[in-house]
Amino acid sequence: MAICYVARAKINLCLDILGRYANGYHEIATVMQSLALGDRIFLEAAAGLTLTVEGEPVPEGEANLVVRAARRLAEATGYRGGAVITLVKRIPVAAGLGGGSADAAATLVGLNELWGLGCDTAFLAALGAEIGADIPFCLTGGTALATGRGERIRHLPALPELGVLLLKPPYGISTGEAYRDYDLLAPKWEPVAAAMAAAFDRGAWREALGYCGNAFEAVAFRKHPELARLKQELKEAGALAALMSGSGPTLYGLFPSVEAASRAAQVFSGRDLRVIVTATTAAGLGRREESPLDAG
Ligand SMILES: C[C@@](CO)(OP(=O)(O)O)[C@H](O)COP(=O)(O)OP(=O)(O)OC[C@H]1O[C@@H](n2ccc(N)nc2=O)[C@H](O)[C@@H]1O
Ligand SMILES: Nc1ncnc2c1ncn2[C@@H]1O[C@H](COP(=O)(O)OP(=O)(O)O)[C@@H](O)[C@H]1O
Repeated sequence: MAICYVARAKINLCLDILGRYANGYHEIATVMQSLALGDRIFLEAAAGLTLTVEGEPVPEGEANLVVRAARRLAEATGYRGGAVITLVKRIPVAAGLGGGSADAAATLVGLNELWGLGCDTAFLAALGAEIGADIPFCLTGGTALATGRGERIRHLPALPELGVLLLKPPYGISTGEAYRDYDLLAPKWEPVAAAMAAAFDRGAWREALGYCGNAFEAVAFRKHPELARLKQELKEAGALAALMSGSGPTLYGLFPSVEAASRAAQVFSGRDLRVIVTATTAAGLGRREESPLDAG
């Protein structure tokens, strides 16, 4: 019997780039928010480790973050068994939605349960951070301020459920390349994350959304001017806030309800875009009673 986890996508409600560490990584401050949209990961105990991917095309072998997370967990704990893993990939790839990090986090939590390892979240977060800076956030999800390389997490009072309209252009952006392009362009940036987090702390989420801003937008909008136009169209379609997520290129609009987001989605139909309607959620990594056949 396989166990199933939902690995949720994230958006960045704001993202400051504050500096650069000696190892080349960047110091950031970002408020991350989990979405209902998620991949499904099915795990079953086995002697060796195998991964099958359905849905969005991602590498199936050692390059997959699921396999990297599984190998690292086995190595760190000395566990000798394996697992048969099926990844049902729904989150667009290289989109700024953190799908690979979510899958890695779900793998760590799922295998910890399946293999009966008893590792705590802090241990899994430290392992995860070795693989990707966003993985510690994905272990718990919800609404959180992430600092350092993005691996230091402070949970914030949850954003209420809002409708989310995602617009994903027909190309991806590599995260590493986006940070390199940022260094070359070095746009002027006024940090917003601390103010946004303080507003969340006061329970003033509407005020918090007034601080939406992303340091990567200047870089991405210069390379892809149509992204700036799409952001403007999201605002004209009634979004409470519109922004690019992470290193891009996905743009999102936040709407008062899923119904309002669905209505706004009609404006963007028939174009060379992936249009996805989803919602913000306070739920973190979700354990589901589901078989691979249910996942669609
Ligand atoms: C930009 C953000 C915002 O949430 O997300 P995405 O847009 O990728 O979803 C994150 O910082 C992405 O974190 P993550 O996707 O885990 O990045 P990693 O795998 O750790 O790093 C990929 C590459 O990005 C660069 N990198 C990443 C994080 C960071 N704080 N500084 C960096 O310079 C490094 O060159 C690294 O080799
Ligand atoms: N399980 C996975 N899901 C998505 N991408 C993966 C996965 N494993 C490895 N990758 C690779 O990681 C890169 C970034 O993926 P992703 O996490 O979707 O980006 P982003 O953080 O920008 O949303 C892609 O080039 C992809 O090939």
